[in-house]
Amino acid sequence: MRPLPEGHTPVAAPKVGVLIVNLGTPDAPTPGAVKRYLREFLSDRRVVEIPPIAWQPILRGIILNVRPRKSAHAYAQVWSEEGSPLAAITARQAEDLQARFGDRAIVDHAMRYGKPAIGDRIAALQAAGCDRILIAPLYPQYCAATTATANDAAFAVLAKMRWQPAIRTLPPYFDHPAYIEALAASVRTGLAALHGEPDAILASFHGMPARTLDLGDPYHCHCRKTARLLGDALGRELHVSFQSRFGRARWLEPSTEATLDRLAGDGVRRLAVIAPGFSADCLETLEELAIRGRDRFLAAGGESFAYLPCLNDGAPGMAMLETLIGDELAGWIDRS
Ligand SMILES: C=CC1=C(C)c2cc3[nH]c(cc4nc(cc5[nH]c(cc1n2)c(C)c5CCC(=O)O)C(CCC(=O)O)=C4C)c(C)c3C=C
Ligand SMILES: [Fe+2]
Ligand SMILES: [Fe+2]
Repeated sequence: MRPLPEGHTPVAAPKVGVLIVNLGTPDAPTPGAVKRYLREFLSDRRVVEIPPIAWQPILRGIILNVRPRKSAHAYAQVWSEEGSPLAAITARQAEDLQARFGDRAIVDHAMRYGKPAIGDRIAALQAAGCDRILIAPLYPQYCAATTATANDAAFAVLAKMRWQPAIRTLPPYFDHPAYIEALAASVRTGLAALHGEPDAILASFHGMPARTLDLGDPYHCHCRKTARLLGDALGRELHVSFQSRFGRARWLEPSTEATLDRLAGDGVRRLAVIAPGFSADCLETLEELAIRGRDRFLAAGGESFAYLPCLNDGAPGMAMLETLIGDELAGWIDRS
């Protein structure tokens, strides 16, 4: 290498970190662990937009005394030897990405609520020498209650640093061709494994309070656009619904429960259900859709119900994340 002019010291090559972030999950399928998780999650003002003076008494006085037992029972039904499915799959996604990026980036994972904490993992990336970090919330559809709060948590950590790393955040990818194609490939594989074509496919997205749409959150539009593009790619219309209703406020319509009843009532006998808004299978897909959704559809007159898994750490989804993250690291890493 050509010697540097006098007075200049060589600068170490920049190290790039990638932190994939998902929602978080309890440490154990027990009422105590679920209570700790729900206390943190449901105290987030991005999630419940009621002033704390009104909300905290309801949360602490009612919800945290009733819900943990019920939710722990639900978690117990999907818990695996590796722990919570969401935690296990997110860890595997980070490992797979690390193998794909090799020594061009250090890939880690964190959870918005619980562990591994975003602050701890940013500190670990810095300790490993990363002075450029991509925060990648794995939510295809932007929502203030998910994407924004994950970024907020990262920025809150940075706000306390004297020497910050440079930061980029992964934009939502609800209409990215690589995402739509990965979903289409994974749905085609799922359908091919069934005995015969389903009469209908339902795309169930996590719900949100309806007022967030009026307030300008693009989540609803992002979900509808993903479903339209995926339907185009598959060459068939998808039904769309919103699941996981929480609380008494009006939520996005139509609800998944009502849609399962309606489809069965309209004569759909064989149904396939997908959850394109979840980058990893979790309580909401494995228990709410694959167990309770199935029971509901069959009770309403349906004959067969197939839940097709999320992209998880399968090849189509991981190749898609490699593309999206690689594009976002432009100028930071060598892509040749
Ligand atoms: C994928 C996007 C998600 C949005 C949008 C979202 C909004 C949202 N969620 C709640 C309340 C709960 N969600 C719960 C679980 C849960 N939610 C998401 C994703 C989104 N949530 C995931 C991936 C999970 C599963 C976590 C896991 O451990 O597997 C729960 C906890 C479970 C339960 O007790 O039912 C609650 C509560 C609100 C209020 C909200 C928006 C305002
Ligand atoms: Fe949720
Ligand atoms: Fe749920």
